[in-house]
Amino acid sequence: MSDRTLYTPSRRGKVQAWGRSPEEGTEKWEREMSCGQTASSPVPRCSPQAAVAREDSGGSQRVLLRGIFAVGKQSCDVQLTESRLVWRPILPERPLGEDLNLNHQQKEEFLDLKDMFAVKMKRRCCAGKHKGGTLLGITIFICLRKGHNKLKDSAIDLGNTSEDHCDVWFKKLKEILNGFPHRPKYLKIIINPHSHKREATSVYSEEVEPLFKLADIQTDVTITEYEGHALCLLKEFNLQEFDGVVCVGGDGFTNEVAHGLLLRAQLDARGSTGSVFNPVKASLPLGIIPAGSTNITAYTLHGVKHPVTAALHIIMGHFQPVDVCTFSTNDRLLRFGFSSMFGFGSRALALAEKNRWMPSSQRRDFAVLRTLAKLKSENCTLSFLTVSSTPQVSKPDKRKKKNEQIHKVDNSEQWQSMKGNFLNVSIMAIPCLCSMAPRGLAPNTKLNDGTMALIVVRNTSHAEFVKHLKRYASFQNQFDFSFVETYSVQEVKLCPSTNGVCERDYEGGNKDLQALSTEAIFPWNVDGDLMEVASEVHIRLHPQLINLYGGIIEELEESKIKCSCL
Ligand SMILES: Nc1ncnc2c1ncn2[C@@H]1O[C@H](COP(=O)(O)OP(=O)(O)OP(=O)(O)O)[C@@H](O)[C@H]1O
Repeated sequence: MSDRTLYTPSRRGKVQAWGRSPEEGTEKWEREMSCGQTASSPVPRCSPQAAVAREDSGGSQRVLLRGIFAVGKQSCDVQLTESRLVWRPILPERPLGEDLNLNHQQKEEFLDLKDMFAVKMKRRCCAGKHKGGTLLGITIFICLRKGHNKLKDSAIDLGNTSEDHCDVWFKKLKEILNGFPHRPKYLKIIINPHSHKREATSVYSEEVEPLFKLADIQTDVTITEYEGHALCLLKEFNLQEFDGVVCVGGDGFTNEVAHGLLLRAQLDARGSTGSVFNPVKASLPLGIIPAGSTNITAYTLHGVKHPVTAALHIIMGHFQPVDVCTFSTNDRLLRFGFSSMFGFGSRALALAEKNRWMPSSQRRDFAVLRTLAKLKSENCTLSFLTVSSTPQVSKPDKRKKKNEQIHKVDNSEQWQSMKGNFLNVSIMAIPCLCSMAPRGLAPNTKLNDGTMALIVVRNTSHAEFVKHLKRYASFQNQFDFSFVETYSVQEVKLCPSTNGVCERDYEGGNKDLQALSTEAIFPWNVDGDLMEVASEVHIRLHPQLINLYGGIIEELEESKIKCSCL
């Protein structure tokens, strides 16, 4: 309809748009009202009998309620249909001969009810009283897009001082709100108070909790006391009464919570965590509030590191199934995770962990620079099951050594293997977006496309490797190097060699085998968390194993943040 416009708070100055903290906003709003500063202009009254369901003459939408409210400074004819709230200013009748076109300038505005996440009765705050106060109308809280993947909360006031009238509207709006499927009512919140600069607790209490309260979401909050606390909790806690779990922290903590949820699902389904198996899906969706020094999983889900956006996705019940990997060794499950790196990425993490006393950003830069300075390749054997049998090699590498050639192994046609020296091997089930890699560390996979990206960086010069790393921040193809190969895979087995011997290949005596497993422990970077394993690691993809709160994100622009240390 040409004369209808979607409500946006920026276009309508008065219609209240709240600031950072809605809770703070409520208090302020009540205080302002008690001083009589923002009272709506003439507040019309309307009897509840006027509120009847009837067919909208202008469209097919059934009108559920119709009444008069003050919106901004104008009295408006407001209609509630099954999917929208529509309002049009009521204009005084003009004497004949006056410009009739003026009427057309008063456009109808609307908001989609699917964007609404809370409704409250608005009352004038009385000094000393916490409850009650003169009724001013109804406030509807909505979730709006705020450019580049960000969401923000906003509010619209419908002014009317009739208790009966507002009560009818309030109940109907509440009924509509309660009818949205997937919106959580009760959440288990787990906070890592040590994330980044120890701000996870304040991020939750200042930016997230007020929104959950506004949306009438009940919460049960645990602030972890030690590493592994979240895992213990998730293994034993009665999760049945919850609609979802929310973790507040960085990537390492997200991994611990996702792992805990998935482990719990296996325990519930079969009484053990099992070995290599077909895992069952996590029973509850997981929300991730970014508050860590690295927030790649949250960034990949939301396209931005913004706790309010993450909270609003949870409130609105936006979630999607996401692929997960299992990491196992000798048929024993090590953990669940979304992404992993072996080589440069894991060595840098291991060095950063050794220097935990440093502030987190310095620690990361220091570790990257030191690992680059001592750049070293890993000799290992890689076997992988490709999705299509054709490898997506970026360019044929004429310098490839004989023992690095791809050749088919095992009985299956699709299993391939390569042996050689690799600077880094990434195995990622999700694209792993971050501010420094806006297209992702693995743009060749999606959140739930049933494939993992295997990115193999062969041995090359220091300068060429840095060039490859720098490409992640740009829109140039970071894989367009002769020493980089990418594959879409479903399984990977990576066996590091010690003195050229891979444990899997070893057929010697026990003594040497013992030496092999005790002396050489290899670091893995699993979702930013350090995992140390001596033997072959088997990584399998499990499509859509967990639901994560988050929306469909827009493509990001080229990174403006360059890595400070490269
Ligand atoms: N109360 C706690 N005390 C110490 N460590 C904890 C606690 N709760 C969780 N952890 C662990 O802290 C690790 C890092 O947490 P998280 O990922 O939230 O922070 P980060 O700032 O992104 O990471 P990092 O400190 O590694 O840079 C996780 O492995 C998590 O298991």
